[in-house]
Formats: sequence, C-alpha cells, structure tokens
Amino acid sequence: MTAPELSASQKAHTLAGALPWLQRFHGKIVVVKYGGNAMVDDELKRAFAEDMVFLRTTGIQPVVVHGGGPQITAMLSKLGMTGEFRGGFRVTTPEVMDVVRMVLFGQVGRELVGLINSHGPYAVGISGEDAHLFTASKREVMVDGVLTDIGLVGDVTSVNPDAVLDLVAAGRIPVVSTIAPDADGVVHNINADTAAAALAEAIGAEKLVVLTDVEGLYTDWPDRSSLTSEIDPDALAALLPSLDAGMVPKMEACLRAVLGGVPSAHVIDGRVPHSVLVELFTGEGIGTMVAKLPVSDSNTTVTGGLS
Ligand SMILES: Nc1ncnc2c1ncn2[C@@H]1O[C@H](COP(=O)(O)OP(=O)(O)O)[C@@H](O)[C@H]1O
Ligand SMILES: CC(=O)N[C@@H](CCC(=O)OP(=O)(O)O)C(=O)O
Repeated sequence: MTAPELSASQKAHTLAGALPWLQRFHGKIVVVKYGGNAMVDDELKRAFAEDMVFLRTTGIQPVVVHGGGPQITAMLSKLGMTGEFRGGFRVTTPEVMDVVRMVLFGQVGRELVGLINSHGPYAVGISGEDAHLFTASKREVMVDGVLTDIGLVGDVTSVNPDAVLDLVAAGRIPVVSTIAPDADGVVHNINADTAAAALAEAIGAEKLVVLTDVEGLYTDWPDRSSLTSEIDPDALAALLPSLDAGMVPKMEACLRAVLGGVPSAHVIDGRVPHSVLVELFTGEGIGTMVAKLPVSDSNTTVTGGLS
C-alpha cells in the first residue's frame, strides 16, 4: 500500500511541526540500535540510512549500533553449522564466534556504512575491538532460573567513549559492530541491545532508540492488547523475569540505559519506514518508552527555548 500524496502545504506543515524537536535535540547524541530483524528489505535499509543522514544534517548526532542475529543464523546454516539461542543469547563456540565476527563487521556493518555513505562521507564502521571501544567479560545467562555457560558471550564492562566521540566530533556517523575483546584479548559476542545500552550510557546519549520487528513491548506477550506505550524502570525490572527470548536483552538494555542516566529509551517498530523520524520529530509517541516517569519526553511535552 502506498502512502497518499501530501500537498505542498501539508509537507511544509509537517516540516514546521518538527521545529521544536529539532531545537530540542540539536547537538545531542542519539544512539540508534538497528536490529537484524528490522532489516527486512533493501527499501527499509535505504530509508534507515537516509534517516541517519537526515539527523546528522539537522545537527543531531546519530550513533548506530547494529545487530544481525538472523544474518548470522543464515550464514551459519550456509556453512552447515547450527545456531542455538539460550535465554535470548546465542550459544557461541569459538567456531561460531568466527562467523559472528565476519557477518557483523564484514557484512551487515559494511552494508549499512555503504548505504549511509551513498549520501556523503559520513559513516565509519567500528567494532568493539577498535581503539578499546569495548572491553568485555564473559557472561552467563539465566535459562529456566539456572545460570548457564553459553560460551564466548560477553557483557560490556568498560567503554572508551572517545573511540566514538572523536568520530562524532569530526562529523562522522559511527556504525558500531558488537564484538569485543576481554581483558586477555579473547573476542566475545555481545548482544547488540546490550552493547547499545552500554554505549549510550558511556557517551551521554540523550536517547536510545531500538528498532525491532514488533510494535513495542507487550507486557503479556502475545496478548495484542498488552502493548505498553510507557513503563518506568521499577515496573520494567519487575517484568523482566517473565519476558521471553529476544525481548530479554532488549528490555534489559533499555533498563540499563535509563538507570545509567540516559533520559529515555524507546523500542519501536523498525518495519515502519522512517520510524526513527516519527519517534524523534512528531508528537505521536510510537512503540514503548522506558523512562523515569513522569518525564518531559520528546513525545509528550516540549517547551520553547530549549537548546
Ligand atoms: N513481551 C514481548 N513483547 C514484544 N515482543 C516479544 C515479547 N516477547 C517476545 N517477543 C519477540 O521478540 C522479538 C524481538 O526480538 P529479536 O527477534 O531479538 O529482535 P531484534 O533482531 O530486533 O533484536 C519480537 O519479534 C517478538 O516475536
Ligand atoms: C550474544 C548474542 O546473542 N549476540 C547476537 C549479536 C547480534 C545481535 O544482537 O543481533 P540482533 O540485534 O539482530 O538480535 C547474536 O549472535 O545473534
């Protein structure tokens, strides 16, 4: 279905309506996590790249953290290897780790860098291995209430903010692949939601926006009437143990970012073209916002004179 054509004056009205949000976010860093499941087709990926360049051009500083779970799974199966998830995280043997690294940095990241750079010399790909961006430590995950070893899966234990901030200061758009060495240099697989949250916190982002393939958080999945538009950290912490699969790292990440000082974290439907622009520049809240409530968020109140 194609969107109805807008008249010139409707287009101008839309642009004018974005002014308060443009003022509010000018000069601020927005970390956008682009999940592999939201990279549905080429058109959507192109629209995503356009949105990042749009933000950059309006003086907002986007930092992209990309996923690539389905792409890794596809490559593993091409290579005749099996992939298994436990507690929302991929079981990562050393052989699987090689594929994760190759697909995230060499394939998914490269494609996004290329799409963004079709608009100008903006995107620079970087992984947690570069300039000490991330240091990881092995993490175990809860599977049926039991802490379980799932191999080379890490959590981000330290971030070198300058590795990304130097690029931002140079007018670039960092595109971050989420693999990271531990203190001994052993590379670990980091869930992209987890890494995006650690980065957003460390670089003082104004927002974390997580693009996925669902409308937002359902508090009683899969009951479609349980979609929640906003939730505070206490309520989310209480809900976390009941969450399923991919939502576990995602909501854990939103909680971590907000508790770490990021004013708001949003889970939005990346299958909707230009969903990042809807989230940032319109008063129509989409998806689920995690924030200490009540909050003066982009989608609630905007007062004049903010820089
Ligand atoms: N409570 C929930 N609310 C929303 N989605 C949920 C929930 N529980 C499980 N899911 C599933 O989580 C998926 C998103 O996680 P994931 O597949 O890991 O996405 P991504 O690749 O974007 O990180 C959704 O498509 C949905 O099927
Ligand atoms: C440990 C772990 O599970 N790592 C993820 C990294 C990629 C990722 O997170 O991709 P999405 O955002 O598309 O899910 C994986 O191997 O799939």
